Amino acid sequence: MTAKVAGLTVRHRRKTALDAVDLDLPRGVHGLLGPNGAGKTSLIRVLATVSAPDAGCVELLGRDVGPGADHRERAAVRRLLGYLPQEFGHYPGFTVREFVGYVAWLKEMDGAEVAAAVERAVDRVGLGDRVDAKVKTLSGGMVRRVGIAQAIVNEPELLLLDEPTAGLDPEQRVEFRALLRELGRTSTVIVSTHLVEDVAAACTDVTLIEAGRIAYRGTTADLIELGDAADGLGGNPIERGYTAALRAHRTGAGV
Ligand SMILES: Nc1ncnc2c1ncn2[C@@H]1O[C@H](COP(=O)(O)OP(=O)(O)OP(=O)(O)O)[C@@H](O)[C@H]1O
Repeated sequence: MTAKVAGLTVRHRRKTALDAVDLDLPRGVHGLLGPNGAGKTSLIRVLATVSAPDAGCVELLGRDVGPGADHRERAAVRRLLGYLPQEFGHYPGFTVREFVGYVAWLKEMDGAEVAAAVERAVDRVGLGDRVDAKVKTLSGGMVRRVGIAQAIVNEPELLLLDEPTAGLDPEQRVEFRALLRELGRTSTVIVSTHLVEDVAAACTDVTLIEAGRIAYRGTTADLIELGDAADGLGGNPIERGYTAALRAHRTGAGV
């Protein structure tokens, strides 16, 4: 398994954001869904090795990076990771090329490979013609795509994307979902999103989180089937599946 957590608990002061979560995620594109405040960002931040859990085991790409792990293990994993945070900090005065190149440097990529890797990542997000534009001159959706480019510049084995489609227009979202499917063939991609359409179009399976616990796990097709079987709920099949799975979890019925 590429990303595995067991008994993962994260607290923010007295608030328990994740409550003893167990999860095994192999290669593929995994959608993380859940209401606001469910714990999606808390999970992604632990997987990105940005925050340390309060309890539990974390194994990424076969290395133990949980509490008490050797910092060299964490450093080794970070080189193979790509991460787009929800709030993506960038340097407005940098050009796209400079910024993505800077991230490649932070990831300790081989200097001889950086220039080509930057061009490839920027091309893949459809910004090839803006590679020498300053980030501050780009639209919000374009900046988001720069964020995706910096996350994939090292061709990560584990790619973590927190709300990657926020701010993208419909055409860009469609293109981005195709890119996700392509990336999922060779890496483990974990995408947090509020858009069930992202999941329907790009994810092999879905993990639904609510109040720090796993409310549902299944393939995207399973969730759609659940929606097909649900009566009296609005929306399209996957939206209905989402609602049905959440309600079953809340009433303790399970699905
Ligand atoms: N720095 C913090 N300090 C205090 N509470 C926090 C902090 N970060 C998150 N929380 C709380 O932890 C819980 C989980 O938050 P998290 O951001 O992981 O959820 P989320 O599923 O990503 O939410 P959203 O969909 O709104 O982005 C929420 O109740 C949130 O208010």
